[in-house]
Amino acid sequence: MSSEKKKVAILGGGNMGTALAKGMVASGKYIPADITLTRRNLRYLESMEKEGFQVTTDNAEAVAGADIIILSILPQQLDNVLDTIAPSIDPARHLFVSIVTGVMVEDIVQRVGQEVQVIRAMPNTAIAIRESMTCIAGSKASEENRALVQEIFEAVGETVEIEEELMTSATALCACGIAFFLRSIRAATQGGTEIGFHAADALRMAAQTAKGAASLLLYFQSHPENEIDKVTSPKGCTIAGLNEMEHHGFSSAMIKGIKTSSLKAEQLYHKEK
Ligand SMILES: NC(=O)C1=CN([C@@H]2O[C@H](COP(=O)(O)OP(=O)(O)OC[C@H]3O[C@@H](n4cnc5c(N)ncnc54)[C@H](O)[C@@H]3O)[C@@H](O)[C@H]2O)C=CC1
Ligand SMILES: O=C(O)[C@@H]1CCC=N1
Repeated sequence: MSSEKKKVAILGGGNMGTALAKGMVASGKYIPADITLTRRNLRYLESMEKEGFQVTTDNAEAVAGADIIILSILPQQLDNVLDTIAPSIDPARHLFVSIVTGVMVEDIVQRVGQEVQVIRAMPNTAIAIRESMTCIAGSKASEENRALVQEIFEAVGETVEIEEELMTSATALCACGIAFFLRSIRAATQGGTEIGFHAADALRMAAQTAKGAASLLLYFQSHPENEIDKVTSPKGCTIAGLNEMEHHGFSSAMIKGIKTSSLKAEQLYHKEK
């Protein structure tokens, strides 16, 4: 059965849970009535309810009424939620998808039962506009279930299957990465304002330029340096600016930041215990 025909419960209707639900419906493949969102305070899900999504505070009830359960709570909230829903789990029916950072498939099955199928997915906030880069890992799950999960995340962006051991690296590069690229756009905006543009204009100009740069790589499937070579005229202003940035550690700062995020992602659940 295709994932479109399945009932979905998203446990944790926060930033990612609500963005995923909206992105799924925006794809035209899913309807709000088939998606249940849970949250401890339903006041924050009122607008989702108005859009036709099912909402409840009762995680066990949401699980009982669903085929696919998407775990979208914070790592420190996971154990409590798993313990609450454990009695309602039917391993023959339920497929679990966890987007919880730093939590292994093995951590979940140890808590709810080895026979439960669990697949990890690491999307980013661009699921809201169906432009996520979602990394998926779950080699122990059946081919059918892996296809179901791929179908969901392909409705909200691009997907790639990776080994689970690379999941924290994927978190740093692709999920945290949204913030890293946004900060670099903000920095460009600040530079643009200093050299003469109103902040709002500078932001629009910088954001469209960043979008163009990323699109060049995806469209031509080329390497950044190939595209950079086309911008840097001999003795020109681009290479002067670029080298100045590198003298101040531009690439090094990004690399070190990504490594630090990856290490932190690994500790988010296990260090809490
Ligand atoms: N924000 C991001 O860019 C990304 C986050 N993630 C992961 O996704 C998960 C969710 O992240 P966010 O949505 O950003 O966090 P969030 O804090 O916005 O959402 C978590 C939601 O779970 C709710 N919640 C807490 N306990 C609950 C319970 N017992 N029952 C039902 N709901 C409960 C909270 O009220 C909150 O609304 C985290 O594990 C995070 O590491 C993964 C990829 C990207
Ligand atoms: O900052 C965090 O911990 C979460 C996980 C990936 C993006 N945001």
